[in-house]
Amino acid sequence: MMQYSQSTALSGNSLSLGYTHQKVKKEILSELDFTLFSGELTCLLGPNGVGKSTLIKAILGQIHPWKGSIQLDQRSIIDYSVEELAKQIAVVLTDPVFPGNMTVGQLVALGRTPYTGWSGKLNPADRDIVEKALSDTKITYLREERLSEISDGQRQKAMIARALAQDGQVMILDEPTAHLDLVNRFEIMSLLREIAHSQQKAILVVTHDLDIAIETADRFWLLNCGTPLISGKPEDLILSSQINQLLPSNRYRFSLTRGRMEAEEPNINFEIKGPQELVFWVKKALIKAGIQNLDSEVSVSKEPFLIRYKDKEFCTLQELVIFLK
Ligand SMILES: Nc1ncnc2c1ncn2[C@@H]1O[C@H](COP(=O)(O)OP(=O)(O)OP(=O)(O)O)[C@@H](O)[C@H]1O
Repeated sequence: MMQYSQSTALSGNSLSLGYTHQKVKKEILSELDFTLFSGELTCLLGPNGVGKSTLIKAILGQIHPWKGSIQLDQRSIIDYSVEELAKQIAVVLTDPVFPGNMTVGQLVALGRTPYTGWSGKLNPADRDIVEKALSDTKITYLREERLSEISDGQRQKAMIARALAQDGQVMILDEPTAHLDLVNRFEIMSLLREIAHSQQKAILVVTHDLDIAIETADRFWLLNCGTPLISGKPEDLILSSQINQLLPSNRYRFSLTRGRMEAEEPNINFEIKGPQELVFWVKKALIKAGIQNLDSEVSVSKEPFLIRYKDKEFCTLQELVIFLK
């Protein structure tokens, strides 16, 4: 089989991580192997409490592995000083705390702190990098705006611009789309992929947003309790059914045709006739209403939208469901 090579930004080998409280050790992740590639947007997905933030803390050098190591440029993360690491890895956390009266420009300039020290004095090269970060995230127009006076989506772009100004090869974001609407979630993730591709950065995003991640990520890392980390192209993981690792219960499954998680269908004893896309929604509404048995066929037509059951006609599914219940 043909082998393709990609440039490794960061890797973990036989990594075990955990916490110790009052001499009691609690292992969270064990024997993890992974590679984060440059030029890719990687999404880390897994159920609540599986250890995603714990893994991020280890990558940021905030907790030390119990076993194994994380390598950045062939050097263990724990051998880097805080300043050295800040030049290599930029991080955007879920709920960043910055004063609301700080302007977007000032926030992005903070990304240069690892180079300027806390004096924050920017030289012309630093200023160019800040400008480029603003322009790459398409928020130059917000430079003078205060953080308290912009939207959540704009603030998240400003946080990404700050991370970009840090100019490291790796960017890590913990749920960057958590508070955003659908359009902004899509926009932020698309922006991150664009940056990964155009600047050859390795970008790792922790997210629970499977739909958007499928649309935008180059690679998934799937983390589940007690199993090795699964890494691969989202489409490969979907086609091989490994994506179902995200669903510990067999009440849900990933629909290959619709590209999303769905509740496992109960046994139904009715037939619906009509255009496929309409039949899909009629069936969904009936199942959700707990209707599994009907003694006659339902037919549905479009233009005008009409549902027929026995000798009755209904203009909405609401009317049909009320009649059947
Ligand atoms: N500082 C800590 N001390 C002890 N245990 C901790 C600590 N931080 C996290 N844990 C435990 O480690 C486990 C994994 O937590 P972690 O926050 O890494 O999960 P997660 O996958 O990021 O979850 P979520 O999706 O809910 O953010 C949990 O059982 C949690 O209680």
